[in-house]
Amino acid sequence: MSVSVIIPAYNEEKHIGEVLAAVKAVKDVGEVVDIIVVNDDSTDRTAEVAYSFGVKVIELPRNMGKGCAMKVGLDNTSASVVLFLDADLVGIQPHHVRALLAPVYHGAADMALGVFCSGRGVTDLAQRLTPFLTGQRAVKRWVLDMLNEDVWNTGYGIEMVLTRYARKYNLKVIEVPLYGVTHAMKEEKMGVMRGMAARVKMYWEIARQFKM
Ligand SMILES: O=c1ccn([C@@H]2O[C@H](COP(=O)(O)OP(=O)(O)O)[C@@H](O)[C@H]2O)c(=O)[nH]1
Ligand SMILES: O=C(O)[C@@H](COP(=O)(O)O)O[C@H]1O[C@H](CO)[C@@H](O)[C@H](O)[C@H]1O
Repeated sequence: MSVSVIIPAYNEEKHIGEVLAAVKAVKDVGEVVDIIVVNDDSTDRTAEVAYSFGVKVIELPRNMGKGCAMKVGLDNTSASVVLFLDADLVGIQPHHVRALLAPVYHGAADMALGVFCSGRGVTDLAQRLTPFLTGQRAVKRWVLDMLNEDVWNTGYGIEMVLTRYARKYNLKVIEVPLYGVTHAMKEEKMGVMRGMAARVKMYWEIARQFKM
C-alpha cells in the first residue's frame, strides 16, 4: 500500500524544515513513497527550504487557502493512504508520523486524527476541546475521492468537512496522541494584530461548515 504525505504551507520557513526532517526519516525506511509540499504562494523562503529536502514541491500561483492546497497535493499523488500534516509543527518526530499512519495503513481505521498532548498547555487544550479540527490527519484515499470537488474551496473549513463526512458515513475514526508536539500559533507567526485577524477568518471558515 502506498503512502503520501501532503504538507500545505503558507509562510512557514521557520518550521517546515523540522516537519520535513521527521517525514523524510520515515520515507528513508521505505514507508512513504511521496512527500509533497504545496507552497500556497508564500512570500518567505518556504519553497526554498522545502526544495533543500529533495521533496516534491508544488508552487501555487496565488494564495488559495488550506483546503485548495491540500487538494492540489492530492491531485498529484495516486497513493492509497494520505497523511496531511501542517508545516508549522514543533516537536514532531518520525515516531509520530508512524503512529498516525499505522492504524490507517493496517486497516484499523479509515481516518486517524493527531491530537497534541504534553506539548504546550494552550495548544493541548485547544486540541482536547476540538480534536476534530486537527490538521494532522491520515486518511484512506477512497474517502477523499468520495468528496465533491467544491468542498476543498473551504479554506480552514476543510477539517470540519472531513469530520462531518466521516460522521455521516460512520467511518472508523481514531485519535492518536502526539506527545510533545505543538505548533506555532498565528499570533506568534504573524504578530498579534495580523494573527488575531487571521484567527477570526479561520473561525469564520470553520463556522460556515458547522451545520451538522
Ligand atoms: O492560506 C493558507 C493558510 C494556511 N496554510 C497552511 O495550512 C496549515 C495550517 O494553517 P495554520 O498554521 O495557519 O493553522 P493553525 O494550525 O494555526 O490553525 C499550515 O501548514 C499553513 O501553512 C496554507 O497552506 N494556506
Ligand atoms: O487548534 C486550533 O484551534 C486551530 C488554531 O490554532 P492556533 O490558534 O493558530 O494555535 O488550529 C487547527 O484548526 C485548523 C482548522 O481546522 C486546522 O486547519 C489546523 O491545522 C489546526 O491546527
